[in-house]
Amino acid sequence: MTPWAEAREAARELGDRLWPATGRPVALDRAVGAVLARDLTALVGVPPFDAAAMDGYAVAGPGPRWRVVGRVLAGGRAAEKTEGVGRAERAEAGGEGELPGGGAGGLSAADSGSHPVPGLPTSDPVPGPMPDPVLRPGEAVEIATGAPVPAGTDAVLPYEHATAARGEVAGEIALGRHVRRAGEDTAPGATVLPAGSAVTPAVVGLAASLGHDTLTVRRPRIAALVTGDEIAATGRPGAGQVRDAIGPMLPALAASAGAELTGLRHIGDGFDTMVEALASAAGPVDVVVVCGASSKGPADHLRAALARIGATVVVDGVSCRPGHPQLLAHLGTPEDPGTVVVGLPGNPNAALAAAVTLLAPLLRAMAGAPDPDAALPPTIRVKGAIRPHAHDTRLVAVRVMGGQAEPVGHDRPGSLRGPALADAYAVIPPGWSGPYAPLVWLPRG
Ligand SMILES: Nc1nc2c(c(=O)[nH]1)N[C@H]1C(S)=C(S)[C@@H](COP(=O)(O)OP(=O)(O)OC[C@H]3O[C@@H](n4cnc5c(N)ncnc54)[C@H](O)[C@@H]3O)O[C@H]1N2
Ligand code: MOO
Repeated sequence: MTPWAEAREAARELGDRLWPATGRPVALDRAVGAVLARDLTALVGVPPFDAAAMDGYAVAGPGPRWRVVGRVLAGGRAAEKTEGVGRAERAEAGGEGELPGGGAGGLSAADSGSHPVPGLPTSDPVPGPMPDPVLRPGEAVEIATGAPVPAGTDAVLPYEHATAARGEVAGEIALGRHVRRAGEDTAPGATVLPAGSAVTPAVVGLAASLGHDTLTVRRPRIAALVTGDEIAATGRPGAGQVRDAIGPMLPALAASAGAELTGLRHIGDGFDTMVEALASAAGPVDVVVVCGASSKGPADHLRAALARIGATVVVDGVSCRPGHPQLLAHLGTPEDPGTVVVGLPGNPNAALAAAVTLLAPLLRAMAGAPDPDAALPPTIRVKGAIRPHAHDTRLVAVRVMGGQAEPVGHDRPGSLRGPALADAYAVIPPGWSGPYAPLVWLPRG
């Protein structure tokens, strides 16, 4: 029997050794909350091309007047100017007036003399990337924020600072102003976040802007075997049957520790069944959770089956109540531990206690997930009388209110009623005389 705190430490230590195996690509919308297994690098630069930062005119040459020769929309849609010189002329009351800088005037919108930029289409807007137009000194194209600026662009003149009329636009520019240069925020190939970073919504958005569809995150995969001839998977249990109360907890228990339950199988009692189920579950996952069969009864084959398949048992029972028959083993070598097996006792509250003791610390270490208990004070006052166990740590379901913990009762090994009412387990060491004890939060999902 391993002491409770030591057992948790052993689980964490094993998880730390195993995490490199847990990196896997996950779709962006499922990656939030996980931790990056690899550095995040830019598949494309940001911006990916030279782009306008303002709606207005891309201009070539110092100005202060330019001939408007076309229009470019975001996405590279290029449109020949078909009416007037664009929005500035329509928006500005003075659009009909003389252009600053001694505008020539005289040209009507219809005969503005605009000519196609080389490569720019001359008919209606066409979809697709802009076919590499070049702006010559003295020319301008009307441009939308985010649209690729033509080669030769010296600046973008925002509508607000432009006066446009008769096919021309005028204004003051500073060289390079309002043009976002390709890669000026992030160069292609740059590392933008190190492995170990938490994936937040902003990280997911950033990854998308860098061209990623998936992120490689630390997300251990778990398969569960729920054992027992008497266990009913659904509905009201029949005579002599017990409804499975552990399987339904496992997806959330896994997720709250940064892992994913990928399969759950109900199996009957039987040594051969256990050996076959362990061997076939282990292949594709990082962790196999076995519920029940952990004790000393005639149908409790977990330890014998592990011995048969050559597993190494790391924690063989934990001196805590409930949950003492729980177990931690692995199927590989000390250098390469391979798939881990966690045995949760069949009594549901014992299974939950074991999940908090061995499973969650193991998974959090594998997933790089934070320990929710880290923010707790070292101990908290426990109200009421609790009888300590003679030699085991007791895990007592408590509600936490006003900085104190109050036992909720109903927390026998076979009952989840207490934990369902509770926020945490108070960790009561053998020989405890109160009133202060550490807490461990119950997973909340
Ligand atoms: N001679 C001894 N007997 C037992 C000991 C012991 O030290 N010596 N320990 C007891 C403790 S403590 C626990 S906890 C249980 C652990 O038993 P197992 O892990 O072998 O589980 P089972 O025997 O299959 O079942 C025990 C109990 O739990 C019910 N059960 C099982 N699975 C589920 C499930 N998925 N959902 C709901 N209930 C479940 C099962 O019907 C039994 O009532 O061993 C004690 N015995
Ligand atoms: O300790 Mo068992 O694990 O209490 O029901």
